[in-house]
Amino acid sequence: MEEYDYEELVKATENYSPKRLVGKGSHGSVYKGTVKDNKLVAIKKPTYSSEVVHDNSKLDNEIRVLLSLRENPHVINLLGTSHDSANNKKLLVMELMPNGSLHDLLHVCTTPPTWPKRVEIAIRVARAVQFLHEGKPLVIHRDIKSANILFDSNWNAKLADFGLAVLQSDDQVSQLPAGTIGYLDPCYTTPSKLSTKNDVFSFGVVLLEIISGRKAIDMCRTPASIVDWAVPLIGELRVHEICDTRIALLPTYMEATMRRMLCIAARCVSSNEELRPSIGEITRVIENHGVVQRVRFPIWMSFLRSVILMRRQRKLARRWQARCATQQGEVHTHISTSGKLLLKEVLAEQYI
Ligand SMILES: Nc1ncnc2c1ncn2[C@@H]1O[C@H](COP(=O)(O)OP(=O)(O)OP(=O)(O)O)[C@@H](O)[C@H]1O
Repeated sequence: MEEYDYEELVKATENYSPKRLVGKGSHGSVYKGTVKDNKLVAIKKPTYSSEVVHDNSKLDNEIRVLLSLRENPHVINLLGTSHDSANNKKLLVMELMPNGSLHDLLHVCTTPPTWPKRVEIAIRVARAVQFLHEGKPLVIHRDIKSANILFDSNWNAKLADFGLAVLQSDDQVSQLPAGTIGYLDPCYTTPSKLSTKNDVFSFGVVLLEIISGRKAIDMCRTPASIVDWAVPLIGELRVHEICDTRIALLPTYMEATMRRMLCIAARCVSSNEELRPSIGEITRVIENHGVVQRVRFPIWMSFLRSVILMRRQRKLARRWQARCATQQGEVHTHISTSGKLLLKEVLAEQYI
């Protein structure tokens, strides 16, 4: 991790120019900056409510938690920090995620993600949370939401914003419940209720959001909460009514995947914490049943397969023909029809 010169970073953002702004949260703004070796990075500047006393607590916490983590492909990478000690101002430097957030992809973009892309995003976020919950030290993120899932230049999703995260070793009594409405676990009402199950609840909300394309809270709909809307529908297995209607109808080969993902999401948002699965179980379910890509064969392979299947079908037909010839005169036509049917069935099984 690098310690950057504060003035150098201010210059890299062209003095926090609006054209360099890539995102704004409730506690800070993130700017795109060019540092040494022409490297593009994201620079996070806290919002200081007072000109005199600068509250760096959320940024300090984010730096502390990110420093305690090993590098992981599903979690935002901390590159460095900077401190203007004369004015007690701090900056955080991290990898730039140039393709925006999952929130924007689902609710702002005009081209919503495809079904396989949605499954891939769900797997990546689940792996990120699993890394936090099963790692040493154990980390509870406390602010899992679509706005904190960002895309790198290859459209790989990564979990960001560790400002509210808590380490297992922290004094948990002093941690007042925190998070974002719509994603916040309703059971998390006192510091003593802090647990990994709080993140599991928020992950469940994100999973429902990914599948339905609905916002966690949408005041224009009844019920406004995605959980209140989706859970009864999942109970009745009305999968197609939950799936995002802005894109092509859910293909048959993905129906089972979506059903399983919705069932696990319903368990994640259960009001009974005991019924919620661990992130390990969630990751296993989504990975094992997530058909990320329909298997496609190259044209030459498809042709070869057709020839082999055709030959096999002819051989089969000849054998039947020989066996039945003595019994029926009209058998030839019948066999060739059933042979074609057989071929179609085999092909259907291989490709669907
Ligand atoms: N590394 C990054 N690369 C590109 N954009 C980023 C990066 N980190 C954050 N952003 C953008 O900046 C926004 C605000 O960042 P962040 O969520 O970390 O701030 P915050 O003040 O902690 O937000 P919150 O309101 O959730 O507390 C994000 O929603 C995202 O759009």
